[in-house]
Amino acid sequence: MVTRDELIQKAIDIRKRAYVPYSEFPVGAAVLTKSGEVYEGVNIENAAYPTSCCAERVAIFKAVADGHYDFETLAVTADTDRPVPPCGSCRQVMSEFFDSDTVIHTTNAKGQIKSMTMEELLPFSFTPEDLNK
Ligand SMILES: O=c1ccn([C@H]2C[C@H](O)[C@@H](CO)O2)c(=O)[nH]1
Ligand SMILES: [Zn+2]
Repeated sequence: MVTRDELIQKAIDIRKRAYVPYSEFPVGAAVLTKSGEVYEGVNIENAAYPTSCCAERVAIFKAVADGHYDFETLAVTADTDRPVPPCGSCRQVMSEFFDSDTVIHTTNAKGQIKSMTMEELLPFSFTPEDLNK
């Protein structure tokens, strides 16, 4: 199982692959599955701007497409003044797959790390349980 710092380093390393011709704001993410695999993601933008996808969701969607639905933790990094806050869409996608006590590590190029639980990141979120299936 990779350590927190190894996962953060994978997010830092993958960030160079971001496809960001419009924002020029590269983001890297790495998610660790409960079975120990790491999936990395970068933000991928599009000339039709809203079609773009954040690094966190790319990492999670790659893992899900490979059959992983349970996650230990996620790390995300960008060159921001504070540890980069995941956007609302990514928080909602995380809440679908992460337990409320799953810890997410947000970081930046200065080496600052802010770790918080899924519940802290998106309190009172709409979850699959709310569908009463
Ligand atoms: O946590 C974040 C915040 C932003 N972005 C992307 C979306 C867009 O491509 C660019 C600027 O918002 O950064 C991410 O990938 N993750
Ligand atoms: Zn996002």
